[in-house]
Amino acid sequence: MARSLGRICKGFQRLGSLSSIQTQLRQPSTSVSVSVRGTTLIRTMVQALPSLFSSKPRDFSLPNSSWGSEMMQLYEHYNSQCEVETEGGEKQEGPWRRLPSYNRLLKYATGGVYLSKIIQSKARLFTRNIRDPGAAFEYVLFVNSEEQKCVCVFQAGHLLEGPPGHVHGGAIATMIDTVTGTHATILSGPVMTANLNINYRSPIPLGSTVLLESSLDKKEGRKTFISCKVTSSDGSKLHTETTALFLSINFSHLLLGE
Ligand SMILES: CCCCC/C=C\C/C=C\C/C=C\C/C=C\CCCC(=O)SCCNC(=O)CCNC(=O)[C@H](O)C(C)(C)COP(=O)(O)OP(=O)(O)OC[C@H]1O[C@@H](n2cnc3c(N)ncnc32)[C@H](O)[C@@H]1OP(=O)(O)O
Repeated sequence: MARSLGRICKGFQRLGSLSSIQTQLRQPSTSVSVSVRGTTLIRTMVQALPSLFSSKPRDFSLPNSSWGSEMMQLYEHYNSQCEVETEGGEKQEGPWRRLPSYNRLLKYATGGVYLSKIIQSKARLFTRNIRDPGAAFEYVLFVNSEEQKCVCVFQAGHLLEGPPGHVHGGAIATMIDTVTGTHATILSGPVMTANLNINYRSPIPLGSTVLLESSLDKKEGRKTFISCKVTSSDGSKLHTETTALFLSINFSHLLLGE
């Protein structure tokens, strides 16, 4: 058992290295035009993301009937920049990529189906475990590899109440951790949150749509420093400001406690 877990862990570690992801998962039709090496790796990894997953899991980052007009407008705004048309009418990649989102990364990653059966088969991603559409966390992330930025459009449902009529601070922290954690993973491979420093500036009305924008501050060895701000959907009101520190980890530490 321990040996087979170890083998699976090694596979995940290989999966976690950017160069390995680039080699294993690049799709034959992928063309990468960016010349900076680091940017190329990140771009290729994001392009390859959908192929990390098996055929038909539900992708929660796609619109559903609960999404309001603000959520849809912002989704369309970024989604339309994922593919752009040249003057000659040809389609090519744009600056943004939509990240697919599943209720268990482990289960749908290559080889992970075995692991997900051994380790807590009922486990689900915290933000994707409420079935009622619109009741809790509705969100979609987009990544801009050249600018090393992520944005998340987030519609906060009625089950996330904290102060009456407003979103719970823990739910806001959850979304910030999700966005900055995903961003750090894209930039640095497997990481864990070591520090989240959150300043709550103004409350978020329940049911509203807000924008989370995350950017890389710096990388130092195993440390990835990210900043994130949460604003109203038109950017006019600042709700939350955050700095976050992520530390790179070996995936096996998480699974075997080695
Ligand atoms: C597999 C990849 C596939 C690719 C996927 C692609 C796309 C990504 C898609 C999805 C991503 C998935 C999910 C994203 C969603 C959510 C993200 C949630 C993330 C979390 O929700 S995660 C849970 C909460 N998180 C914890 O549960 C951590 C508990 N904790 C620990 O597990 C350890 O604590 C650890 C590992 C953090 C460090 O432990 P360690 O032993 O490795 O390192 P150590 O302590 O030696 O520190 C080394 C240097 O960091 C400095 N340092 C350490 N901690 C610091 C702190 N707090 N503040 C300031 N500096 C700090 C030291 O001072 C030293 O600095 P120096 O080297 O300069 O002396």
